[in-house]
Amino acid sequence: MEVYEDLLNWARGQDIELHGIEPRPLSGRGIGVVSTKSIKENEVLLRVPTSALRTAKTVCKKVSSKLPTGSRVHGLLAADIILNPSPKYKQWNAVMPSREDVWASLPLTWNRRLHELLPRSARERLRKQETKFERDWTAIKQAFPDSKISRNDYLYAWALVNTRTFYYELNGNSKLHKDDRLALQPVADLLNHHDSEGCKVDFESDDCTITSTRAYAPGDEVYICYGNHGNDFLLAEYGFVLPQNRWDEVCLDDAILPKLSARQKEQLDEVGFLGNYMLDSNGVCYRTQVALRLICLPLNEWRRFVDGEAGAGGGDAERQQQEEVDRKLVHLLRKYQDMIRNTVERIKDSEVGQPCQRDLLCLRWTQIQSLMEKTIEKLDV
Ligand SMILES: C[S@@+](CC[C@H](N)C(=O)[O-])C[C@H]1O[C@@H](n2cnc3c(N)ncnc32)[C@H](O)[C@@H]1O
Repeated sequence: MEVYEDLLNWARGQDIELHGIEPRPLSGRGIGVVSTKSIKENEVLLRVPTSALRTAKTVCKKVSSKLPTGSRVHGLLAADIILNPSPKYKQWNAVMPSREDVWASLPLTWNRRLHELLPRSARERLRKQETKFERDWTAIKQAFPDSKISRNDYLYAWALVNTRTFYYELNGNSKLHKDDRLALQPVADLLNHHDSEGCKVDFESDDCTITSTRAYAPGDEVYICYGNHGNDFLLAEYGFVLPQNRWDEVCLDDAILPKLSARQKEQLDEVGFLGNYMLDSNGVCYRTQVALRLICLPLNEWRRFVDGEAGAGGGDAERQQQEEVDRKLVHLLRKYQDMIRNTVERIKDSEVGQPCQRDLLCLRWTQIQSLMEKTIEKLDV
């Protein structure tokens, strides 16, 4: 297709090298990168010179000079995209997802009534994003009071930066705030995410290289890994979930916190174990074990567990306590599953937002249900 050819011609002009890969539209994933030949492990597939990156340093002076000193690079890059539509980036911009695509998938752009129907971890991430976005948008309005840029124009650019920047660590930028070591990277920003078979990404002072970590047959999709993220994170930050995700986890706070008295919450807070109760494919985390023990064991037994003394006596007593804790967990998970079923019904009955947004929400809740079901089966109490 013409846009891809234009992008590749433009990329060559920027000294970007592609070896045995090309961008291609892929069902349900926008554009992705596929191999055009057999590739072996440890081959450099893409080289992007540092000069082709968009960073805080490349933001047009007319834009950056008006924004407060100390503005974060995320806000600056978004401002540059929307306020400095330089022809320099025409071919790159032409392959960015459309506003409709971004609006369909990214919760930050959804109707707020749908936000309430997100799982807790995704909702909490979203709150943080909203705070950052509002801070950046306020700065733009103040710096460019006469600009015709609307909130949604800026939100679109901000969302592109959110979903497409690379985090990079170099000697030259080690003094920068962690949030400012971000760069937009042409062609590399077309690589989709995989939880376990991503290519190696290396930033050096001259370039960034993407190297295969396994063999590929022609036509295989080539991925990178955006990080060890669960699906709530991916949903909130990138607008998609993986069908299988080894890093997936569920926050059980909505199942456990309501079962704690005010006094029990204080006690957990005193020892640093209030909230953030997580479940993954290996079971519940230690924090959850602590909270469940407070609910179902005598206080002195709970204290022994928190102080690391439980187990000294060993044997049957320990096993019985663990069984009691597991029974409690299964009971709470079942109750939480009922709540989830209600949430899914509410989403299905709702006409808020777009059908694809509601489908994505339902899919996520279904994944959570199945992770909990597997845990219940494993506990077998
Ligand atoms: C860095 S871009 C990757 C290129 C993107 N697919 C495009 O069309 O430009 C990140 C976005 O790609 C999509 N994406 C990445 N990995 C995905 C995956 N495994 N499944 C579905 N969508 C994915 C999400 O929309 C995400 O916000």
